[in-house]
Amino acid sequence: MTPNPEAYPLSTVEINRVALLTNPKAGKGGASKAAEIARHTLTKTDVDVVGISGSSAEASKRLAEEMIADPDIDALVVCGGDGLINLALQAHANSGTPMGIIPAGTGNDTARALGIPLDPRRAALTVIRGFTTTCDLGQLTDAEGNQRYFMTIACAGFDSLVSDRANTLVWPHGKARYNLAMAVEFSKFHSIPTRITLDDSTVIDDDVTLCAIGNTSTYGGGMRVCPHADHHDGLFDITVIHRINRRKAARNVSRFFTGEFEGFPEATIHRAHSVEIHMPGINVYADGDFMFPSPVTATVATAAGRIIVPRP
Ligand SMILES: Nc1ncnc2c1ncn2[C@@H]1O[C@H](COP(=O)(O)OP(=O)(O)OP(=O)(O)O)[C@@H](O)[C@H]1O
Repeated sequence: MTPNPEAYPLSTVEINRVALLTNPKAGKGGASKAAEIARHTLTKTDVDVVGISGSSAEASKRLAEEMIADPDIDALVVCGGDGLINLALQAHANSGTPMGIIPAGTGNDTARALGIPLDPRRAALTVIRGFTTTCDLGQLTDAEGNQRYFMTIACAGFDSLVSDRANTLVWPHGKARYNLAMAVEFSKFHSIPTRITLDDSTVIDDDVTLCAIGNTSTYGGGMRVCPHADHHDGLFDITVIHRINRRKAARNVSRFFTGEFEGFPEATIHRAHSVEIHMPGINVYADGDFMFPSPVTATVATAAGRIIVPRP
């Protein structure tokens, strides 16, 4: 969908000085190389680059806050995966400071959603051109009132059990760790008694395998779990996979990757500006990272993001 320019303003900013925040751990260590290519491309066109990298996730978050507060920085450019973008979003949301992205993670679902080139040189050229779009973000609130923004998809259920499991494994690394966690959790595949409340008062009280709240359409490196989600419409697309037989889930796993599960009686898709999930004992993840234990409320933060993207 083409965004309505009044609700989602477009603009071009002059890029003279950027902060380049790199997560050295992203993309199995490949982010440092991507950052070097981006820095070279930026400096070649006389863009002044302030290179920063935290010693931990928390330190990176603080650096992002400092750079966004600095009036001499034209854009905060993040070089890493969706997790690093999520860290930076906490300072970026509603700040008006443009965010550039050099994709260097394993999944890069934010970059895919925004049409940002996955090649670091081309992504840096996009930053130099300074064309920005505003876009929706998701905002999660837990039972204690703690809040976190997200860009792509917040999920609870089978996928968050797989992430919990992957986080307990010290071996293997990368995608293999995730695949092993998936195999372990699949052997214990079950649905969870859940209550989902939408802002139009619809209540879904059912055994649920998975609930994905999409600001954008994919997670896990292109899995189209919320196939029609649009970050320019002020609404989430919420995919609920109700109780499903393990054999049927295994037979159709490729359809969950391609988004071709519509028409399955076990799958329903809803649209809402705000949604509350109660899934007892289950953690909620977003942008690939742990956010909060359930219950959480997710609300669309309309046009709260301002991202540098290729000119359409
Ligand atoms: N120094 C650091 N700076 C930023 N993040 C860090 C740092 N050390 C560890 N992390 C953690 O690494 C997590 C994953 O990083 P990131 O998403 O950038 O890479 P990835 O996991 O390879 O990519 P993807 O999320 O696309 O799979 C972040 O969410 C963050 O919590």
